[in-house]
Formats: sequence, C-alpha cells, structure tokens
Amino acid sequence: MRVNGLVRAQSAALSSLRNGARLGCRSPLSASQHCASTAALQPLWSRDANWVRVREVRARRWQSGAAAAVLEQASADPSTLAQETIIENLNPEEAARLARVRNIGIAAHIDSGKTTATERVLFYTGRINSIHEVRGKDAVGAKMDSMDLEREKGITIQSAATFCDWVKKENGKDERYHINLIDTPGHIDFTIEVERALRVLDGAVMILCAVSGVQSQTITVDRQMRRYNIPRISFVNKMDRMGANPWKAVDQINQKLRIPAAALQVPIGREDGFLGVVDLVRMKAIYNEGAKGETIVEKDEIPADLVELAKEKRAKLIETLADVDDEIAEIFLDEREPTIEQIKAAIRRATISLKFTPVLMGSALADKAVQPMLDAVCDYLPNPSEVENLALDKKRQEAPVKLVSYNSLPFVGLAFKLEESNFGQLTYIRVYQGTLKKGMNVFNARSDKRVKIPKIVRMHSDEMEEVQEIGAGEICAVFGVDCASGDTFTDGTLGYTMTSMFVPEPVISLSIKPKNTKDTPNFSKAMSRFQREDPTFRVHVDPESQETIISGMGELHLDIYVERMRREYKVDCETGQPQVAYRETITSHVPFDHTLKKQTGGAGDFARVIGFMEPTESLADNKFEQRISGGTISEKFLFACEKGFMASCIKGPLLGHKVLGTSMVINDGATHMTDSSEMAFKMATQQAFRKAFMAAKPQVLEPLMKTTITAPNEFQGNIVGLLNKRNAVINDTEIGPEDFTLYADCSLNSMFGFSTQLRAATQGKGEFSMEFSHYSPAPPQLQKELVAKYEKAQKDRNK
Ligand SMILES: Nc1nc2c(ncn2[C@@H]2O[C@H](COP(=O)(O)OP(=O)(O)OP(=O)(O)O)[C@@H](O)[C@H]2O)c(=O)[nH]1
Repeated sequence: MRVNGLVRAQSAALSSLRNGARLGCRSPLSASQHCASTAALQPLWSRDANWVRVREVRARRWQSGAAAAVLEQASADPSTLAQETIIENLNPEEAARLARVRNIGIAAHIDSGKTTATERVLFYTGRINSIHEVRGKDAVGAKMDSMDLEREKGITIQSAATFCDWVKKENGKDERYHINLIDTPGHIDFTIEVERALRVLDGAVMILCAVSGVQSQTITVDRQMRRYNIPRISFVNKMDRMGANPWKAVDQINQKLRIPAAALQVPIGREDGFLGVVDLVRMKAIYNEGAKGETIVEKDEIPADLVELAKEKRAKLIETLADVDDEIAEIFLDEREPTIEQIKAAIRRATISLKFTPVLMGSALADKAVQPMLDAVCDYLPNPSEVENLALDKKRQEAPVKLVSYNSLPFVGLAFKLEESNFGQLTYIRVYQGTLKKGMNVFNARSDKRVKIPKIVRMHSDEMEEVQEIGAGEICAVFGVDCASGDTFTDGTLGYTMTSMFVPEPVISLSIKPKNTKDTPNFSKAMSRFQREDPTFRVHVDPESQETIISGMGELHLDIYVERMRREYKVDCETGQPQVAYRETITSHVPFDHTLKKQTGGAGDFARVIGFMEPTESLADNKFEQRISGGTISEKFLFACEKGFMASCIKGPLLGHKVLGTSMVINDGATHMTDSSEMAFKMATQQAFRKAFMAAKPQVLEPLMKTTITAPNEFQGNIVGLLNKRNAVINDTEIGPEDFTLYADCSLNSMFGFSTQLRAATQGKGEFSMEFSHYSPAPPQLQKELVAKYEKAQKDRNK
C-alpha cells in the first residue's frame, strides 16, 4: 500500500513538474494547454471547509518534496537539461544585474490610456523633460506615438520601444531598476504588434478603464498574454472619470478573465476628487504633489473614512493570496497576520507563476498614483532570469534547451520586429543569452548566413542611443542586418532556433494602384517595405488582371498603409472595394490524365501528366507529390510541374482566391523527344489542376471570426437578435451585475456594417472586437452568388 502511494505521489509530482515547465515555457505550442490549465484555476478556499484546505496544503508540500527529487534526477540527464548546471553557477554580480532588469509591455483595450501612462513613466523616470498629451492642445503628441499619423488620429499604430531607469525606495534605500518598455496599440487591426511584443517580454501591465472595466479588447489581450505565458499586473486607469469604480474592474478580472485578482490599493477620493491611494500592503496613504505629480508624499495616517474599507480590502487581498499561495495559506489557517515581506513575496510568487494578478489604480491623465505602479513592476514582475525561455537544438534532434540570461554564455537572440529608418533597416532583437557586441559576426539560424553587426542602438521611441554591446535579458535594435521577422541569431557555435510568434491570417483584401504611373517605383518600394515589416500585411499580383492586391487584418489596417504611402512615399493610390479574403478547397478525390499537345508548324509543345487530386488532412497548406517510376517524366520537368501547381494555388479556379487544403499527386505521364519543355509541363499541370479541381466538388471557405461583444444587460435581446440575423453561432454568454459578454463565431462577410448597427442597438454603449478564428465552408447560397459574380466579371473582362 505504502509503495503504491509513493509511486502515485511521485507520478503526480512528475506531472506537476511537467505542467510547471509548460507554464513557464515561451512557446506558442503550449498556449492551448496553458489556457486549459489557467481556466482550471478556481479559488480553492472556503471558510467552511478549512480542513480540506489544510489537507491540500500538506499534500502539496509533500509532493513538492518528491518533485525536488525528480528534478534532481532529471538534471543528471544532460540531454534534456544541459544548462541547468550553469544556472547554479550564476555569479552573484550577474544575478544582481539581472535582478534589476524588467522587460515589460503595456497592453489594453483601445483608448484605456496606455500611451498616456507611458508618457508619465518616461517623465517620472527622467527620460523626457515635459509631458505631452495624446490629442493634446499643444499638438505635440505623446513621445511614444512618434508617427504623424498616430499623433493626428490619437491612436497607436506601431508598438514603440523605450527604456528608462526607475529608482525605487526600499527600506529607506534607493534601488535602481532598468526597465525596457514597449507600448502597444489597442486596436485589433494592429494585433501583430501586441503579439510580437508579448513574444519577447517577461511581464506586462494590463491597463483597464475605471469606468468600463474589462472590455472586449481586454479579453483579446488576455488571450495573447496567456498564449505567451506573460505574468501581469493590472492598472485601473482613469480613476478621475465620472463613474469610476475600481471594484467592478477587480470583479471582472476575476470573473471574465478567470484570473484570481485582488486590489493592492483603495482610492482616496473619486472622480474629480481623486487624490491618491492607500497602499494595502504597508497601510500607508500615498499622494502626488507638484505640478505634474512628480513628488510622492507618503503618510502613515489613512483618511478616517477609509480605515474600515482599507482593512476589509486588505483582508480580501490576503484571502485571495491564500487561495493561490501555500505559505500565505498556512499563515491564514493559523490565524496569524502575515508580515509586509511575506505578503510581497507571496504576490510576487503568485504573479510570476501566473496564478494571480495584483490590481493597482490611478489616473495617468491627472498624474496620480503612476509611481506606485512602477514600484509594482519592480516588485512583482519577473526579471529575465526568472522566466523560462526555451530554444530547440538542431544538433540534438530539436531537443528543447533552456536559455540562460548569462552574459558570458554563447549568444542567442530573436529578431522580433523590423522597421525601415532613415539610416536603413532597423532590426529589434531580444538577447536571451550571451552578449551582442558591435562588430561581432552572428549566424542566422534560418538562412545559415553569417552577418556582421555594424551598429547597436537602444531605442527611445523614434530616437536612438548607440551602444557598444547589449547583455543577456535586454532588448536592442541593430542596423544593417538582413533578416525576416522571427529569425533566431546565434554566435555560430550553437544550433539553436526559437519558435516565432503567432501570425494571424489576413482577412480583408483590396486592389490598389498608383494614380500616376510615374510613381510605380516608389509604390513598389513601399509595398516591399511594409511587407517586410508587418507579417500580417501581404501583397500579391493577380496573374489575370495584373492588379496588385493587398491583404490585412481589417479596413483600418489597410487604410493606414494607403495613407502612409501618400505621406511617406508621396504616392497617391486608387483602391478597389474591400473584399473578404475567401479561400477555395476541394472535397473529393479525382483522378486526372491530361495531355497538352500543340503543333504549329515547327517545334510543338507536348506534355502529359497523370495522377490524382484530393483534399489534405488539414486546411493548413497545399501539397505536391511526385510518385513517378521508370522516368516517364524527368526531374527537370517534374520541377516545372510543381511550379505549375504552386501557381495554380495562388488563384483558385472557382473564385480567383487562394487555394487551401489541396493535394496533387503525379504518378505517370509522357514526354516527347523534341516537343517537351519545362513550360509545356508547367502549363499541362495548370490545365490538369483546373479540370480536376472543378470536378472535385470545390468549396468556398470563408473566414470565421472569434467575436466578443460587451454591453449593458438591458441590450442583450437586441444583440442576440442582431447576431441571429447574421447566422452567428453564440458559444457562451456571461452575465455580470451590470453588463454581459457574449462570445460568438461570426463570418466576416456578415460583419460588414456591424459596428454602426451595434451602436444603434445599444445607444452607443456596446462594443465588440473580432479576431480571425479559422476558415469554414461558406453557405451554399453564398457560394452560388460569389461564383456567379466571379464568372460574370471574367466574361466582362474578356469581352
Ligand atoms: N479622464 C482620463 N482620461 C485619460 C486618462 N488616461 C488617458 N486618458 C485619455 O484617454 C484617451 C486615450 O488615451 P491613450 O493614452 O491614447 O490611450 P491608448 O490606450 O494608448 O490608446 P490606443 O493605443 O490608441 O489604443 C486620451 O484622450 C487620453 O487623454 C485618465 O487617467 N483619465
């Protein structure tokens, strides 16, 4: 009995160890698993069932002892944890340097105040001398919105990186922290900017509006943070606004985002009278003084009318921590009062292990309580050595290896963003391991090319500061490195690659051309630059109409590029109507035997291809295969066949949209001694493709969008009505005390004009966000209409 119990406990420990490794792992592959595990994070606590909790805590403690033994065993196997030993040998100086580094992002729903808060952070840390507002009267604009377009529209379009040093007071001593910070856009059309920032950051500040709480885009940002296992602190901004209610935001983080959350502060005053916050950990009142709130005044005395509330919310904080942290759970069970250090350590542990988010509050615009948020970044978000980053070792069958943020190890970095600047291409790199030095040769793991690093800079929005080297765990930008977004660089001794970020599929496309043909060279230059910089912006030329088609994440996304073309390249463009990016596929197996034969006087054209077409297992890609035996078609001609197949997939026979999920196998054929050529085989394959495709029950696929709608409860009926008209599938509805959130799958085609109708149906109080989910067969009626329209356009063109 005892032996069995031990085995069971050890296997539980092993599995918890594996889960733990997954939670910390920065790989998009682990995202769904992680979502599942965090969804299961339900509060364990119940006052009436203390004994259950005691047993659980004891069992967990016992298991962690067993887990330590397993870890010891695992670290003895160098094939899996080769670098574990290095971590143990981290020298104290290196550890002290890393302990003071934070790489963080600011992400939130549109207009929650990300850029306004970042402006305060830069001001209070001394990076800028004065504060300028988004859409401010002085028309200067915030530092991080450096593009003219961003300043005019008052929205962030590109993420911007900066760095600053924050001096935190700790027990009367000054502690200097180095913070690399990325401000991201809120609008879903620029979601790739959030994806790539989160891919390389160690922690995030999730900003919420004190009036609106969790909004539709907050839910998308939450999903993205989970995808990359990002620990976060939450900041409830706009406490100066009428109707501000931080407790609603805290409840919604718990209920809608399902992550245990508790406030670390209570507000002193509200709305116009918002003066500062009470720090619940240290039980002190914090006020801002000075013209821009630059002086922090701490008082031991809490305003009398807030003493009871502060006690209640502090108890709530400790209770929530007891649910997610064993040490606090024990103290709680023993009915002892945890010390400040114990509470802070528990918040840190629980935040980093993704079990909890501490909630702070303030008003960036009114210059209140931003500094305590910066303190919380230092106190509760991880330093680079506390985050597990994995690479795959190509030299050892892609075995995962842990990267260690240690300056003297071989260099490994990830290029996460490209940007054209006046001085050439700028590549943003996160250094995961080793040191990147000016003049050093690095290897691109994808292309196997060696490149020299001519110049390294630290970015401060659109300004830069040249440096000679960048250590492990830091973010920088380099010049003169030709690569793609998501490439891994090493020093050449390691065969490591890192997984890249998640790139959503473009869903909207439109035709575009310069108004003046003399602008064509600039037009092409702009297109290739935008494409290189933004993986969600794609360009292709329609082989028949010769029109240039651009595709992206939404109308705003494409509009911005058209506008940037005008401003930055002086090219005025004509654009067609935005169209949904449909896809085409086949649904059955069809054999083909096609001969191309032309005899026009001299040498003719001859090619015969035999084989079959069928749907692939998943819609992910198309597949070409040759199974020729006896050399009936030579290698050279088979290569031409493959090219023909690829060309056919770009423009499907049904609608002229891209083909997905289609496989073509050529297993026989014939060649003519003199008349066969590569061109003949390419054309024969294209003709065979067309015929077989049309015979294989072709199907139009339409993009389905994961849609999140939030609105006050009284409008629920109206919204369900709107969605029913659009044949949407409602997956879930969550009803809160005031408003509800509805999750649905909607076809993109049916969502044109939805924002206007939603505004009308909810007196402007409803909002929604959409994200591409997957391709799904279009309804037969829609397919019929689309095909008829395409055929008519073809006929008109050929007249
Ligand atoms: N009342 C009030 N308004 C604020 C506060 N913070 C920001 N705002 C206003 O909210 C609007 C949006 O602020 P931004 O900082 O651009 O918000 P954002 O989240 O960066 O916006 P996007 O990046 O475009 O999504 C601006 O008009 C700000 O002045 C605040 O604390 N209180």
